[in-house]
Amino acid sequence: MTDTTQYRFDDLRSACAEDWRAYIRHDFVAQLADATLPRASFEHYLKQDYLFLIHFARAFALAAYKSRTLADLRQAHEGLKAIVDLELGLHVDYCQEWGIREAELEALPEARATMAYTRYVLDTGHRGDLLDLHVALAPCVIGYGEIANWINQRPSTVRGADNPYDAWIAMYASTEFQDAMRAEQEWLDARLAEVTPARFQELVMVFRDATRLEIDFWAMGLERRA
Ligand SMILES: Cc1ncc(CO)c(N)n1
Repeated sequence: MTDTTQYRFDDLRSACAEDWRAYIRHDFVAQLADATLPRASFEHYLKQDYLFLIHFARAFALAAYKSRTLADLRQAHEGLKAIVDLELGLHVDYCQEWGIREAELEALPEARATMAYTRYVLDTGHRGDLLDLHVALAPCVIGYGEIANWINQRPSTVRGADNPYDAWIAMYASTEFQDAMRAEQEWLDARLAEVTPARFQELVMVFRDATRLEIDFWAMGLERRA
């Protein structure tokens, strides 16, 4: 029996094209790019994203635990370090610029959309293997890079000091983030090349669920849902 199907990350994205598009081009993103997003919506999003990032770091710790090879262990370790030492630090500083103090972040009640998304990723990782976990994380890592690129190629995007969200866009358009996005895509391409069609369909479900939970995260921010 020969099965020559070789899947790639692009196949996951195409299998969920409608949900993926709704996530990348969400109203929250378009309004952020046009500088019309209400500040209160952005602040609500920023606060919940602090909680998101803490669980995101835990997901990389779970990836370390799930690793079978030194290469995978190192990769999970690098991811965990990047979030704890870099991204969370930047996030706390950035929140400060928006008048949100660290003490307030620590005392935040978690919105249901934050809970749903982060716990879904962790549960998927516990239930499955390292590939399930990475597929559940792909909408975060790859999606935000793609969102920054989409924002930057829109003619109506407001740039520089006229857009209060300019630093946010710059962060996800940065070489560091774009490199992390490419590395994640390469890792997924290599692993997906080896899966069977039945396994690929399972992974499509995980990718679609995670993408839809990212959509809910934007809606939570936009509508300031608790
Ligand atoms: C909800 C969410 N998804 C993805 C990212 C990118 O790390 C983020 N900061 N927050």
